[in-house]
Amino acid sequence: MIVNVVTIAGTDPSGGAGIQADLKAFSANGAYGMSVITALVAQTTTGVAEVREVPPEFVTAQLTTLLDDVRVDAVKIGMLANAGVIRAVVAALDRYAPPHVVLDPVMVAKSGDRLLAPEAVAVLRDELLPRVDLITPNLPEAADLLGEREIRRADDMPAQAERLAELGAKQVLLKGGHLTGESSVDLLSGDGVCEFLPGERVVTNNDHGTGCTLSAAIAALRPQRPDWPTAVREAKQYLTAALRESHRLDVGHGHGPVHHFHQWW
Ligand SMILES: Nc1ncnc2c1ncn2[C@@H]1O[C@H](COP(=O)(O)OP(=O)(O)OP(=O)(O)O)[C@@H](O)[C@H]1O
Ligand SMILES: Cc1ncc(COP(=O)(O)O)c(N)n1
Repeated sequence: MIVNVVTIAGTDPSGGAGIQADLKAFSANGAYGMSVITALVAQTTTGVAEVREVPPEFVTAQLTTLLDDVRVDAVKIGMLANAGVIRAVVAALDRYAPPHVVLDPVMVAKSGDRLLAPEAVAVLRDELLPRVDLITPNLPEAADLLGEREIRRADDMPAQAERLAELGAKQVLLKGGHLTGESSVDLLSGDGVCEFLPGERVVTNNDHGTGCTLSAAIAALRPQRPDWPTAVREAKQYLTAALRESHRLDVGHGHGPVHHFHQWW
């Protein structure tokens, strides 16, 4: 049976990040994809022009309509925009208790534009984070959640993942894409095990939506694999392959998208 996976996130008309990237990653990783939209974002490879946030009541309406009808095997949460939307998602998680919830705590786009209101960071940390199974912050997001300075060395990642776990996250995937070096290393920590996930650093300008793609691939794979480490390792391999294939695309003038190709799996 094909697994059903839903993304709760914002949009990207250029198809590189957000809902559009998530749905492609779901399909490419063997899942049936569905979506609940939290914000309409006028953005492309060069940046964000405008954001229209969906009213929290309508996020609730999308979630309840969907979850009353469809069996959901995993959830990926991305851009949430504000505290009202976060609380609408928290209420739905409490009511329906879906399995395998992955939170990509999206705060700022690659272009530097804010996608989460600064005052909503505490709500995300205190109310949503303890209710999810895996969080996937990049290094600036991890620092923001902990109220710390951003770390700059892979050696500091295990201790930081430990501090994130203390906030209530069951599994932490700390993404090291913002470090420099030949490898783009991430760290998975949970269930008393801490594992560095090395990955070839692909030289490309097509790196828009890498975090969205990774968390969506993890959500698609988790119900199809025996545990989190297996799903996360495979999703990282998928992302590296999608980055490697991104040179085949000609989309926009800024940070282009990765290529979600179905032959991979
Ligand atoms: N050039 C690259 N080559 C290979 N892997 C990369 C590269 N850049 C980022 N990654 C990987 O992409 C994933 C996302 O990492 P990153 O730390 O950039 O997250 P992010 O900032 O949330 O991404 P984004 O905001 O672009 O969606 C990680 O697995 C990271 O290791
Ligand atoms: C709707 C949405 N969600 C997430 C991102 C982050 O992706 P990136 O950091 O690559 O801009 C984005 N730009 N838009």
